[in-house]
Amino acid sequence: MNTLKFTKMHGLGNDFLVVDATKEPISWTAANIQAWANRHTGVGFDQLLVIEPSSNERCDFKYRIFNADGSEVEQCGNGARCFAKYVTEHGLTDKKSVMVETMRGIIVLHVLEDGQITVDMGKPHFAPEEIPYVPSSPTDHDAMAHVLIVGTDTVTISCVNMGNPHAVLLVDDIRKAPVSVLGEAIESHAQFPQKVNVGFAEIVSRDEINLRVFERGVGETQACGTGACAAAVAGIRHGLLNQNVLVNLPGGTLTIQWQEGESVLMTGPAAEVYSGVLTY
Ligand SMILES: N[C@@H](CCC[C@H](N)C(=O)O)C(=O)O
Repeated sequence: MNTLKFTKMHGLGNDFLVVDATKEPISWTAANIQAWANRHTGVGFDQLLVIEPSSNERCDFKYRIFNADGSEVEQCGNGARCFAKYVTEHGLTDKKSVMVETMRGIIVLHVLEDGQITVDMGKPHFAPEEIPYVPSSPTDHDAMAHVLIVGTDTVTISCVNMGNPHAVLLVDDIRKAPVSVLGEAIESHAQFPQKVNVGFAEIVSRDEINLRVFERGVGETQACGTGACAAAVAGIRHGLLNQNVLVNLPGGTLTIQWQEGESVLMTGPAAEVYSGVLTY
């Protein structure tokens, strides 16, 4: 019988099982993750976050992320803020700015005086092969307006890679957006060979959007940090938003800052809920 010490955390309701594997490696299977993530028979969470030592001398830690379905993924923005809170409050570092290795490059986490955390999420990428996205035709080359046939519907999507893949749809009213049906159909669409996170964004003003995200490997979540970055970047590229954007998600609000050619900065809270031990 194995035991696993964990801490339950969340960023605006996007919830996590955080595991410290800095002292000794921990092993599990995808089936273990699915069982722990189950909201009726397990702890319940959207992602498992694992803190490991980094072999990159520039980095303080390595950050690994697993979706509730057991798949390992490249990036998680809300998780990055929880990661920063965990390593600074559990004595793993005394730094207030932490460099972290992820599957897709390095991100930098800054713990602010008021307890909020700003994450330098790196630069967004747009080329189809960087998403990855398979264009519908030779003329389907505008990253902000890819044309995708989904069943009997044709939808226009903006594709942004924030370390992980995102498709963003602009909608008039997120309350009426078909997030679960269309989100699921686009998530597993054959033109996204590694699947995709799907955001439904409503422009409120040049400084504010409302957003719901159907996350790859999870379903709709209360908040998605990389989804907020992708939607803000798409809105800015469309010329609809200024460089500082409030992103209202079902679980709360994030601030996203971006200008063309630069890294995306995401600021928001992180919360610890409780700690426990799992046996498996
Ligand atoms: N909740 C996240 C994103 C987690 C990973 C995502 N589901 C994927 O598969 O890429 C966030 O806050 O960014």
